[in-house]
Amino acid sequence: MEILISNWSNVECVPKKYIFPPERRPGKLEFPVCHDIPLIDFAHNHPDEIVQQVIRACQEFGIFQVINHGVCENLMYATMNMYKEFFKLPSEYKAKFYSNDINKSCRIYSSTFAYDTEEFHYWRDNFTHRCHPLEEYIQSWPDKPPKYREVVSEYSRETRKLLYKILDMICKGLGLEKGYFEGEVSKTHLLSVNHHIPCPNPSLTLGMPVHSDPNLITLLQQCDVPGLQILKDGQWIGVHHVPHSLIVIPGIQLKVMSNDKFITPVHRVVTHRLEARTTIGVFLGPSLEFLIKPATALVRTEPAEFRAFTYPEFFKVFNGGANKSDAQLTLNHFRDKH
Ligand SMILES: O=C(O)CCC(=O)C(=O)O
Ligand SMILES: [Fe+2]
Repeated sequence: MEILISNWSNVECVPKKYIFPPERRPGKLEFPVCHDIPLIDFAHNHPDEIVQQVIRACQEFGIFQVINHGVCENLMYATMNMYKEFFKLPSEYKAKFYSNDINKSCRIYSSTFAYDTEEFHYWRDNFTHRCHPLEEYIQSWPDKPPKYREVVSEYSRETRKLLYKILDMICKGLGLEKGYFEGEVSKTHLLSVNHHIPCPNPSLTLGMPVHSDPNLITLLQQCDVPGLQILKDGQWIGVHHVPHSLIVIPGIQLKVMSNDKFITPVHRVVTHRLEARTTIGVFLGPSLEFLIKPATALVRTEPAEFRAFTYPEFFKVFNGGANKSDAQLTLNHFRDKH
């Protein structure tokens, strides 16, 4: 069978390989939608108040949405359309980018990078590429749909600017020097797009594994088809879509650098019976050499909750057998036992 689900047509039932065992299925289709997820307006509040709202959200919810964030609505719309069109391109064109090698700077794959060995497949295609420095990577990007490189480079620049603005708010709120999260700690800049075709029975399968983001910080643009859920107080709840908003998710490394003050939310994606769903994620993460540890300014006055480690060291534990991408289990491994 075709690996990429975006090449499938007339899907009438969920193929066996996509049917999860009962205990891992989403089961019921109606999930409570949470309207308590902090919604922060970046334009109509005092800057100090916005910083407080961001810090509170990172500490209490670990996920928040921003509006009036400065990324132009037309650009968001154009980029989303670009990706909807990209996934509709002929299979021969997309095949040029197919790879399960995570070191490849531009690639499309389906389910997870472990497609060949995994027991069950997730109902998604993913297209990921590196974005910074732009001159280094732009040639590896697709040249279709027309204007792809033009639109997506503008989008990467604008969303990157916003992420650094948020990181500087976090610096201010935590009492770290401005620019603390610039350089090696956020050197890896990826754009990662999920695409799910309509699924005949969403109760049987998942669009993305249960996970916490392993990077520093994530920005997510949703479309109007729901699917993202976070685990809150032991319950899965749907994240409602606010038009023109962007979602911010603190990654595991930000939790470590905040010396365990922040929450990195556990989340997953469920599929939709009638409509295709596309989301655009922008991920900043450390370089392979950077030593990740609680911020120096924080551990002058309080004990460090984690020992220092590199990103490759982290992934060895995170992807290791029993941990199954579980942030808590992985972090226990690096936790300093005072
Ligand atoms: O597609 C979504 O809504 C979530 C994506 C996500 O969690 C991720 O790419 O890490
Ligand atoms: Fe995620």
